[in-house]
Amino acid sequence: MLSKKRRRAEPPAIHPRNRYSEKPPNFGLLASLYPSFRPFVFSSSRSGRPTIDWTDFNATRELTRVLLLHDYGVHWWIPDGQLCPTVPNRSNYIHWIEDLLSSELIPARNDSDGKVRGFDIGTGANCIYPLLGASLLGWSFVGSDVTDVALEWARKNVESNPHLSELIEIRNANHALCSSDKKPTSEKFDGVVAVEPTAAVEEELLHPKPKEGHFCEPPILVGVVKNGENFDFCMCNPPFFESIEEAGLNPKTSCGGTAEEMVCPGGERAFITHIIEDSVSLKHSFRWFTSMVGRKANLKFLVSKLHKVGVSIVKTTEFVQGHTARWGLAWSFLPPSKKFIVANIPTKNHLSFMLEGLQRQFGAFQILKSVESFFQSIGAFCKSDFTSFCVNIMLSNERTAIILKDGSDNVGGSVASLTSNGSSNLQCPSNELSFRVSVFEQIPGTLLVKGSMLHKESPLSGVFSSLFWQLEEALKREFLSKSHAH
Ligand SMILES: C[S@@+](CC[C@H](N)C(=O)[O-])C[C@H]1O[C@@H](n2cnc3c(N)ncnc32)[C@H](O)[C@@H]1O
Repeated sequence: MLSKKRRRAEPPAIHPRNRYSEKPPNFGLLASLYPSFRPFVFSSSRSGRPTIDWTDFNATRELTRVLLLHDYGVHWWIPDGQLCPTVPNRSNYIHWIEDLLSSELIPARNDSDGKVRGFDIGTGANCIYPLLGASLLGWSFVGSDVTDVALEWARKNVESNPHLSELIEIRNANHALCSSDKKPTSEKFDGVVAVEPTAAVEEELLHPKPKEGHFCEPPILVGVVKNGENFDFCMCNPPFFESIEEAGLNPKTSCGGTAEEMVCPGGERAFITHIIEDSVSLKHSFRWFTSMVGRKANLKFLVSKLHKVGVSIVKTTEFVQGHTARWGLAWSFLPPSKKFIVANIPTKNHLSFMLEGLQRQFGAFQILKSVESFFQSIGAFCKSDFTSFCVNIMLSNERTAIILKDGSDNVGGSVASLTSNGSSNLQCPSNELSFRVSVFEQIPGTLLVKGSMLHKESPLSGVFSSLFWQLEEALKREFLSKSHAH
């Protein structure tokens, strides 16, 4: 019998391209370089290393200021009490989006010139995501918000960085409309685009009538995104909580955060549901829609909501956020690339994904059977072990060569195929491809599927990654749509 929690999933790691992944910030060095930071730094009584008082808002704000200046060349400030971002944590979300875009799962926009354009929903006074994305990667952004203080300080933060100001536009979401069928006219002033309400909708703006069960007001994307605008992605660190009491205060840190920033009616579940509903109307305007999610139960709810509205792909990840768990949720309505080039697939020896929201009748046994038939259908030899819930998969040289060369293995009708672009890095390797797929029941309705290459140094890890991704898509299509059809 499979135990309910066989093994813990591997803890998430800081993103490998995060500037601080190998070397955390050196407080001693920063204190010596920045006199304004010096008063906040002292030696930890436990480790003896320089540290700060994480419960002191002034200290965390000054740390963010010097990190942004020292490591990103960004001038930054926020007024007392506003949400103070932790730079290493916020960078992980940016790098995850970078991975989504570079995976080319969803093809690039035709009108992009190779330039990436993002939309940061609720950019806050700190405007952290546009500042990081623009300074690190040269991305351009629209950052939206609804409070006067956020709009004023986000603009100030952009203006303090003339080298980035061309790339970032701050937009007032209150000036947009709630309903998708009313098209706003727009006007640009002071570098800020505001949408001018027509007389007919003025009444609705002043006295909005929320639709039942819908977090309608203020608008989030529909009405804020202008006609004809296209973006590579949207991102959002939503107001997570339903009340300021629920938001509470983490006694170990002081990152500030006002009720306007942390709280909205219905909490993050309602806020992200609103983004999902808007995404249905704007499905062709974004390659990827993404949001941060603060609660596992909400992630599960939102993933099932996404399958119901007919997205073409859903991706999730877990972020390292100190002691707090946070997840990333991404989806798209666009058809994933038909030609998925092996050379572009990140090569990894261990991969995993979660199947969440499964009906109770679909357990590890059924999933393992499906894994087996998925790989058998592409001519792999499979040896299943139903006591340890794993299947060993072996693809012969010949079979792997066919997959690499002709690209005809559009497995299980999956949207991605392994098509050679004729480049020299796709020669047929001499090794067989062998890997193991294991299924672990986490809690009822949630399974972890893990894949591991059996030969660590194999040149075929790109093929393995692509096949594993196709397996994920096929299982989600098969089991999650069945679950939601009931
Ligand atoms: C948790 S804060 C995130 C701030 C910043 N992005 C960060 O990561 O630190 C959420 C932000 O969403 C803003 N907000 C709330 N409703 C909004 C809406 N309908 N459209 C745009 N922003 C909104 C709040 O004012 C707040 O600044």
